[in-house]
Amino acid sequence: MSKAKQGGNNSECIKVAIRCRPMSKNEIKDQREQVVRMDINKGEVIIQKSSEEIPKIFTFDRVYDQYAIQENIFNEIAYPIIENVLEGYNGTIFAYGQTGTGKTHTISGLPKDPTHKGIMPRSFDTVFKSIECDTKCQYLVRASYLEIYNEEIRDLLSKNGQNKLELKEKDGTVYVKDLSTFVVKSPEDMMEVFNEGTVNRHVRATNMNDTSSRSHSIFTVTIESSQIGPDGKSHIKVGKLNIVDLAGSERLDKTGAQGEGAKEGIKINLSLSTLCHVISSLTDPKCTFVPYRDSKLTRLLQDSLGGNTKTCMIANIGPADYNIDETLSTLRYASRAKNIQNKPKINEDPKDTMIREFQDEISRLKAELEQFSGGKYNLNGATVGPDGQQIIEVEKFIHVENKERMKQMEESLEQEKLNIKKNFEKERRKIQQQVEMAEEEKSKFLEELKQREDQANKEKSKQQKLLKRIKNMEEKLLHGSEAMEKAMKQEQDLLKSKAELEEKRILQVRLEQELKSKEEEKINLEQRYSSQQDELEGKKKEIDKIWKKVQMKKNEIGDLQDEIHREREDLMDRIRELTREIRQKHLIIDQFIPAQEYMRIERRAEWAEDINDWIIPNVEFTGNNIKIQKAKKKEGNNAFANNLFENILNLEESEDEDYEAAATKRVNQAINSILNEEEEEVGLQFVPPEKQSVYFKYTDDGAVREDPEQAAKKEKNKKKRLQSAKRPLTAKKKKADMVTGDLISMVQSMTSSQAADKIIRKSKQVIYPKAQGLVQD
Ligand SMILES: Nc1ncnc2c1ncn2[C@@H]1O[C@H](COP(=O)(O)OP(=O)(O)OP(=O)(O)O)[C@@H](O)[C@H]1O
Repeated sequence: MSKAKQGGNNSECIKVAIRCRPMSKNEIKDQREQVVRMDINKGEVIIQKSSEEIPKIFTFDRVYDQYAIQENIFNEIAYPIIENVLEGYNGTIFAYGQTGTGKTHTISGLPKDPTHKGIMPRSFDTVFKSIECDTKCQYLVRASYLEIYNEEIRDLLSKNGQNKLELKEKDGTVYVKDLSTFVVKSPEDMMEVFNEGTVNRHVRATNMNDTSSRSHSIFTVTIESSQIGPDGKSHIKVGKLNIVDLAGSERLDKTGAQGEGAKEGIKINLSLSTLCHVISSLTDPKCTFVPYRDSKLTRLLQDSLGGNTKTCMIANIGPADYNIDETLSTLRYASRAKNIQNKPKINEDPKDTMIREFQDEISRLKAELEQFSGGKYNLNGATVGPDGQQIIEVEKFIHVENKERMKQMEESLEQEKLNIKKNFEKERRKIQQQVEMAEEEKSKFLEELKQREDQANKEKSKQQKLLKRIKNMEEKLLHGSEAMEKAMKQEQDLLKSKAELEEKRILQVRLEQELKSKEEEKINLEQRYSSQQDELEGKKKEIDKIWKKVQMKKNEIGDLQDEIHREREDLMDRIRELTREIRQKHLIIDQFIPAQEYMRIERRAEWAEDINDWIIPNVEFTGNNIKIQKAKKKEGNNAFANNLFENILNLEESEDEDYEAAATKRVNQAINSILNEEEEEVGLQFVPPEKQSVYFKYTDDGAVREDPEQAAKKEKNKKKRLQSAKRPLTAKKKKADMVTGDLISMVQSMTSSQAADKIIRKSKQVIYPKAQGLVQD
C-alpha cells in the first residue's frame, strides 16, 4: 500500500492533545514522585525525574493537566470536529495511552454527571442541538458500536455479539460487514444505544485499573443531510464521526494479568504496536509502505491516519515516576503523530445513502396513498400552478404543512371509518325491516352488505397504515425549527468565538516567546566582546548550552534504546506465542490428517486478502463432501455424527492409563470405525488410518497393534502419573479442552462443512460438558 501523499492545498496535520490525570489514591499512598509538569500556554509537557536531570520537553497543539475540566476538553478538541462532521466531513477522535491513564474517563466519563461527562455524551447533545437549529436541511442520524477484542471484530449492539465480523473493502473504503446500525432521533436515543453496547464491552480488573478496557471500541455516528440546492434538486452530504476508546498498552508484570488476561494483554500490545508502526511509517519520509493491514485496528483507522478524515488524538499519561517509561513512549508516538498529514474532504452526493432511500420510500408511500384516495390526500407538497406545471415548495414548508395535513388526514380517516359504520348500519336496518322480502333474499343482501362494509373498512385501515408508516419514517428525518435556530446560532457563535479566542491567545503567547528567544539569540550574536574575559564568558555560556543539548540527545538515545529493547522483548513474546500455536497445529495435522489429504488441502488453499486469512474455495463441492451429503440424505442420517460421538462419549479416565493417550486412542478408533463404515457405504477414498495415529500401527497381517515406541512412552507416562498422585484439575481440564478442540479441527478438515457443523454443535451440547464432567469427577 502506498503511503498517503504529503503536502498539498487541503491537507492538514492531525491535532494532538495530551492529558495528564491526577495522582491516583494508590500512587499517593505509595508516596510516588510526580515527574510530569505542563506549561499550558506553551503547550509543553516537561518530564523530569530529579532536579539534577535535564528535563525532556515535548510540544503539542494542546496540553491538559490534572485540573483540566471535561467541558473545556470537549469544547476545544471535539467540538470543532463535530461541526465539520455536520458539514459532511469524516471526523475521528481517539484516546491513546498506557492502561489506567484516563482514556475511558476522557471519552465517556460519567455520562449522567453534567460536570464529569466525557466527549461521547457531549457530542450526542451537540449533534442534535445543531440539527435542531438548522431549518435548511433534513437529517438522518444513525449509530453503530463495535469492539476489537483479541483481534476479532464484535458487534456490541447485536444479540449475537459473540459473532466475529469481517472487514471488507469497497471503492477504497474499509467497512465491517453485517454491523448493526440504529437510526436515532435524539441524544437520549443515542445514549441508550451507547449504554447498551458498553454493557457488552470486555472489561476486567487489573492491578493498574479496576475497570480496564480489554478491547478497542469504536462508536460511529453517521450523519446524512439533504438540502435543496439552487437547481431545485436535493443534495446529500454524509459525515461520519468515529469516537475511539483504545485499550491501554500494558506491561504484564505491572498489570499482574494471567491466563486470559495475559493473552488479552499480548493482543492489545500487538495491535497498539502496529498502530505505532503505522504512525512511524506515515511520518518517515523514507518509508514508502504503511502496514495498515497488520491489524484490524489500523485497517479500521486507515482513513483517519493519512486519509480523508479530520482527526484528533488525545494521548493520556499518568504523572507518577514508576510509569515514566510508558509516559515517554506515549509522548514520543504522540509527537510523531502530529506530523501525519490528512486530506479531509466533504462527502458529497455519495451512492447508497439511507436518507435518499427514506425520501424515495416516503414519496412512494404518499403516491400510493394518493391513488387510494383518488387524489384526495396529496402529501407530496407539490401543488399545481395555473399553467398546469408543478411548483416544488421549499422543504421546510413541506414539512410543516405535511405535519398539519397528516394530522387532519388521520382525523378525517377516523371520521370516515365511523361514517362507514353508521351508513352500513342504516342499510342493514332497512333490509331487515322489509316485510315483503323473503328470508333467504334478506340474508343474501345482508351478506353482500357485510362484504362491502368489510371491503370499505379494509381500505380505510390500509390508508391508516400507510399514513402511520409515512409518519414513522418522516419522524426519523430530522429538521430544525426556526424558533430554535436563532437562539442556537447565538450559542454556537459564542462557543466558536470562545474557542477561537483561546486559540489566538495561545498562539500569541507562543509567538511572543519565540520572538523573545530570537531576540536573545540576536543580541548574543551581535554582542561585541569588550575584553578577552567577556569573550571567554560568552563562549563558556555557548558551550554550556551546546553541552546541555548534547546531554539531552544522549538521554534521548538511551531512552530510545530502552524502548527498542522493550519492543524487542514484546516481539519475542509474540514470536514465542506464535511458535507454540504453530507447533500445536502441526501436532494436530501430523496426528489426524493423512499426508495425501494434507498436500491436497495445501494445494487448494488460497490467501483471501479481504479477510486476511487462508480459505479453501468451494469446499462444499469437493468430492467426499458431496458423497457424504448424498449418503446422509439416503440415510436421513444423524447416525454419522451420533455414532462418532457415542463412541467418544464412552471416554473414561482410568487410573492406570495415560489420559491423553487413552483419549486419542478412543478418538482414533471412533473415527476409524466411522470412516470405515462410510467408506464401505459410499466408497470414500481415505488414506489408511495408520497415518492418522501415532499410537497404533497396521501390521502385515492387517491387525492393529500397539506401536512399541508408543507403548514405552505410555509406560513412562504412567510412572509420571503415579508420581504426581493428584494432577491439578486445571491440567485435566486443559487436556479435555485440547481433545475436544482437536477433534473439532479434525472433523472440520475431514468432513463436509454441514457434517462438521452438526458434529461441532453436538460436541458443544454433549461432549464438551461430558469432558468437563470427567474432569470434575
Ligand atoms: N482526569 C481524571 N480525573 C479524575 N480521575 C481520573 C482522570 N483520569 C482517569 N481517572 C480515573 O482513573 C481511573 C482509570 O481511568 P480509565 O479507566 O479512564 O483509564 P483507561 O486509560 O481507560 O484504562 P484502560 O486502558 O485500562 O481501560 C478511573 O478510576 C478514572 O475515574
